[in-house]
Amino acid sequence: MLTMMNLPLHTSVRSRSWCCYASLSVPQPQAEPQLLNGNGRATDRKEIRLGLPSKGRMSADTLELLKNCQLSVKQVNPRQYVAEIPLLSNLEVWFQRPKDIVRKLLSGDLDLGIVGLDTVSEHGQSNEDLIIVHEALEYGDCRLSLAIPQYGIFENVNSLEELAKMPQWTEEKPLRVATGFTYLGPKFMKENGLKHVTFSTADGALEAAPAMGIADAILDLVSSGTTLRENNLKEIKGGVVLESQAVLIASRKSMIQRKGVLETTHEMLERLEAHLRAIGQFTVTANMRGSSAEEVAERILSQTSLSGLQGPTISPVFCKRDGKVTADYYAIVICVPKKALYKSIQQLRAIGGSGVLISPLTYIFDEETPRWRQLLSELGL
Ligand SMILES: Nc1ncnc2c1ncn2[C@@H]1O[C@H](COP(=O)(O)OP(=O)(O)OP(=O)(O)O)[C@@H](O)[C@H]1O
Ligand SMILES: O=P(O)(O)OC[C@H]1O[C@H](OP(=O)(O)OP(=O)(O)O)[C@H](O)[C@@H]1O
Ligand SMILES: [Mg+2]
Repeated sequence: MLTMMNLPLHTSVRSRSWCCYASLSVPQPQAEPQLLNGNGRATDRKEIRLGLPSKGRMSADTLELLKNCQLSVKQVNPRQYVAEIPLLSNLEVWFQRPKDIVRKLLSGDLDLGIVGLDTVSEHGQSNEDLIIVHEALEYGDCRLSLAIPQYGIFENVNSLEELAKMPQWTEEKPLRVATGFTYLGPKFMKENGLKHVTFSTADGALEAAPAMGIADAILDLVSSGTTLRENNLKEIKGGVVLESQAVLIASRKSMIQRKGVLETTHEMLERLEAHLRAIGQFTVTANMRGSSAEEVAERILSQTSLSGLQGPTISPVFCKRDGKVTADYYAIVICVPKKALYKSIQQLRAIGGSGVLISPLTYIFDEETPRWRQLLSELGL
């Protein structure tokens, strides 16, 4: 059952416009409608539930990331909204729209989720129960940005400050903003002192609103900026509300109260961090003649691109010569970032390296995941 939020503002269903005439200040951001799931109580379940984006640009990248962490999702049929991660036995995967993942984390119907930070901010509304476990999964990059026409009265307006100072915006004729972010929008305008603002919303293609005469500006997600340019719109200095990328989020209540959620969160966090740290890193192994491991190490560390993560691993290569086992060669292993790869090969050869083998890294596990300690302290554990 959906209980509509009790809007303290005039709402006309016909135009789906949400008009507020803010005389003294932009109206208080409205709480997300209290959606009641089923009978309004989180079901008494044993399984741990992970919400993943069901379609669109976030879905494929999310599944790819999990696969690279050996957490492949086994989905029988793309239209089936429940799946599993064989490696995590007690976990169910539920495919949902990003905004519904946030809503179901708040209602207790999901324990963990992967969505964009913009969705967490807009639909989570700083709710204490939502914890960002990993804030930078390195995909889904975009920014929530205010944009105005490049032409007309806005031609020489290039900053939020200049927009705010325009004499056109009055109580009778406020600045009209079209956005899908009806919580973050008013909050941003209020925080930046824009008083005479009214918001309208639509489900998409917001960039058409100014040209249609429906709005003066839009507040929407921007990645490449193509859609803005193609619709003669421009971003303005100080107009970025937030930078967004995919994040791993969890319900505080679930991690504290539901058996196994904290452990599962820990394993996912370990894998995600170690994988993300390994992206773009290669292990380089080579053979080198030398009189001792220290002498070989001296030669390697004299090169700029051969220091590795901590330093080279050097192991003696034993062979039998004239009936005696000796170590004339040394095998070296170093970790090299992609951008320094070719240079490192050249430098290895220059100091006598041969048989240089390169392999991409899957994980780099540090002593401990830096975010894990932070999560435990956030949970008061
Ligand atoms: N250029 C972009 N436009 C929209 N979303 C983007 C963009 N780049 C990255 N994203 C991320 O993708 C998410 C939206 O994903 P997607 O469009 O698949 O979901 P959705 O449920 O269809 O969202 P919506 O219905 O609001 O469009 C955004 O919340 C954001 O985190
Ligand atoms: O900066 P760009 O790379 O051009 O991307 C930005 C556009 O992408 C999203 O729209 P989407 O494609 O989701 O369509 P919609 O607006 O109909 O939701 C967003 O709402 C912008 O319109
Ligand atoms: Mg759009």
